[in-house]
Amino acid sequence: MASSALICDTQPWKNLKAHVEDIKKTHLRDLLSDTERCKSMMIEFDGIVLDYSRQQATVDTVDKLYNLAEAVHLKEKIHCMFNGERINSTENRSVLHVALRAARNAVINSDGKNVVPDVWNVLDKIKEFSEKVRNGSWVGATGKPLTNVIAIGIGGSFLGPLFVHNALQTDSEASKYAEGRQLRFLANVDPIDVARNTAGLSPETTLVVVVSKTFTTAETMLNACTLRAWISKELGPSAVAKHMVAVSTNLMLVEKFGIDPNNAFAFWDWVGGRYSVCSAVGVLPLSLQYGFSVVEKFLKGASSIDQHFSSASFEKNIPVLLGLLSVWNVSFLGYPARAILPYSQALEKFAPHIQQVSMESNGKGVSIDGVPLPFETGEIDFGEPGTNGQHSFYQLIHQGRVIPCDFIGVVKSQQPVYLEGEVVNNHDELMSNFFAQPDALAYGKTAEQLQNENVQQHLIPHKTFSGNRPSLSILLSSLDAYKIGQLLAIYEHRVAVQGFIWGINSFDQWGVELGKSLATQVRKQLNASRTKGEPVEGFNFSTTTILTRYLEESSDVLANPQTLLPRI
Ligand SMILES: O=P(O)(O)OC[C@H]1O[C@H](O)[C@H](O)[C@@H](O)[C@@H]1O
Repeated sequence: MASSALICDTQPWKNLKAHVEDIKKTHLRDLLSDTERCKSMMIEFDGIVLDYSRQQATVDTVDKLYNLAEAVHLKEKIHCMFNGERINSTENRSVLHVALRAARNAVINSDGKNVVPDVWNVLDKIKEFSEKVRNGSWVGATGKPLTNVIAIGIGGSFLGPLFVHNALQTDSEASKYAEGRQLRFLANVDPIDVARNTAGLSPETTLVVVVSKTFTTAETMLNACTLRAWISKELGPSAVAKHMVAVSTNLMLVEKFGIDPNNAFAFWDWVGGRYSVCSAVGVLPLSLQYGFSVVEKFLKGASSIDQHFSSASFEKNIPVLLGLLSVWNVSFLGYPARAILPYSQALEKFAPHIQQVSMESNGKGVSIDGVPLPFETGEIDFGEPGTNGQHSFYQLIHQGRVIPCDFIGVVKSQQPVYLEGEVVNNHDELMSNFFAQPDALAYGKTAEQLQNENVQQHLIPHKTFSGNRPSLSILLSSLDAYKIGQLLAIYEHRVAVQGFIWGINSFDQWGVELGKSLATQVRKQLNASRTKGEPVEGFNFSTTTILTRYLEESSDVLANPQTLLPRI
């Protein structure tokens, strides 16, 4: 396939389009009765089982998807990514988040330079710094140990670290290392988020980590200024040096902000924001909370999947299969959404993180060469841990729209509990649902079954489940730092596979720019109206009216703020 050709013009794509009719004729109920088929749709790697037998797919479908992968030279594309080629062409950057978790002796080149030693220099620096903070040899301005960390950052500089922190919180090993420490995340520019994240903390015992790839993101910079003022109000401006550190690719701006570059932890432009949790973005706050050794295990887990992804054949390759199946669901079966449903409360923030990784990567309208796409890319990702979601939005998934689901389960709970006298423990209870839901979706319940159960006639339509609703199940042997790293990398690479197949650039995000520049215009107007009383001008009727009302009604609140921080 020539680089500028669209995937939808290839024969493998057309073959899959033609194949849809065949698949729609077969109910999942029948597909699941074919044991040989099901056997071939269950693969395993390093403590992770993937069962995709509840996809609306046959062995033939999967073969056709492999042909699609061949048509886009998927193997070569993966190879180019791992070899530091500038596959993010609109930003002229390589995409090397895999280098962030490579072994110390690995060689991964970007522009002819091995980047792994730079990665490990920063990791070593994080290890040293986090140990000093944790063992009390780095103390605050008044000599007190810094037991609390507030990580300021948004988007990719927030969601990944938050997910991993949440997942580690109840891991028995990681939580031991976190005793007596707190890690909080300040993302939103909303002053409420500042209030909530500083509540109960004293600047004396708090270390603030400003995390921003660009060090220009408006929300993060304002929050950084606010917390700098919070520290300096109580401890004086000189305390900032002991209480604020930074993670960024832009060390010049870090210094300009007033943070000593020695206390800055670098990463590089070949790390996309949403792919940055394995850089200092995640490694620093997480090492401060759990110690570097725990975070190293997380990196090793991600690296195990990197090796699997780059070397396993497509038939055994978990991220490749997941990516191909998502393309099948979106582009051929026409399902626009995907639910991510971990049956583990520790994975509470997994769906929000993957939502960004996936939707910011693959929600694109043109090919990598700028050609408008005649098909949709990306999907609407959302999710909640089971069983909570079952009592919320599953109704729609069972009887309303068809939404392919990812069920993620864990064999060994992080926190097993057993009620005396009960045979089924609490984790078994949770997992009963993990096993039941995919079958409920696949098989449904027919009117005939309901009649046999003597259900009242008028209720039969309401109690009928059409079934034939696709899902896949991922079973993890446990949920420790290593497994969390694996899970992260599986989803990162799945998203890349989808982008490679669709022929888009999954590594840029121009779609977030327009709103940002319009906000600048509004900010200017607010400033002019508040300081010089200038009327609202240059906006449409709707914005002018509502903005004017906002200015009028907020003037008294702003005249008497709850907290006034010094400008420093
Ligand atoms: O890390 P930063 O430069 O502060 O960027 C934070 C976030 O903001 C941007 O708008 C992008 O949409 C995200 O991909 C990015 O992660």
